[in-house]
Amino acid sequence: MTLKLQMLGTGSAFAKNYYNNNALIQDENFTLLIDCGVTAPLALHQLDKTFNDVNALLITHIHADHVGGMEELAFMMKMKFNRKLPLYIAEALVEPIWEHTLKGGLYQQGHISSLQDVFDVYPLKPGVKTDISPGISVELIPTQHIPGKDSYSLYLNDRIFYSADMVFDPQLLNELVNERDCEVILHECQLQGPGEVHTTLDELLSLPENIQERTYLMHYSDDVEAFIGKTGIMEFVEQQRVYEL
Ligand SMILES: O=c1ccn([C@@H]2O[C@@H]3COP(=O)(O)O[C@H]3[C@H]2O)c(=O)[nH]1
Ligand SMILES: [Zn+2]
Ligand SMILES: [Zn+2]
Repeated sequence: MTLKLQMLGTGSAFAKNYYNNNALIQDENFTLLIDCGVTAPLALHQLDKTFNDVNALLITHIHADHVGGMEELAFMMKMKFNRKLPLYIAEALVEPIWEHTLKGGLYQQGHISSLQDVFDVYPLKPGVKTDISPGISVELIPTQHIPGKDSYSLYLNDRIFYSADMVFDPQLLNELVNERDCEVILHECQLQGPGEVHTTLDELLSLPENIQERTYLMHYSDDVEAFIGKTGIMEFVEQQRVYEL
């Protein structure tokens, strides 16, 4: 079964010409939002959508370009749409996302005192495949990003790899393609400078051709146009465009 992918944004954390790297994944009757950054409410609005058009939220890690829109989402769902959205998130992030990110804005005495008061929380175990809808499954793959910060890339429907922010991991990409029949790789891409906490374009260009041919680049900076034609056989994902995967 094919899935539809529409990126709300394809920008890096500090991009200004592109919205945050957040995605809508759709099967026939279900829309999953992957990450909900600061720009997600406006990016959805630009597509004539609201959070009420989303059936569930899946979070990769706690950085503002991935979770900064969750306070607005939670308030909108509670106050305007009167329902809780299912939230799929690694079990290790359940407590930190409430205590360190959301509690300050969402807490209301007698009304909201936990993550479960505003979301239907589904804690995910890394390495365990979970059905989110009849047509969408996810397995979390822990990947390295910032030392001491848990970050999880996604393996969707046993065939689509969606990188969280991560440092280059060629061994993982090799294993996914050559041993797990991965068909599509949506990978974050830092265009310039040393990777440090991200994967660089130069690193991705060092991958074997059979990996590059299925790799699409996202989470890029505002200078992306200078790199068109310099990505080998890999293509940039365009925000708002609908792709069939
Ligand atoms: O050790 C660090 C920590 C952070 N940063 C920047 O902060 C950003 C946070 O969001 P991001 O993960 O999309 O991208 C990160 C980088 O741009 C960095 O360059 N080095
Ligand atoms: Zn990011
Ligand atoms: Zn990050």
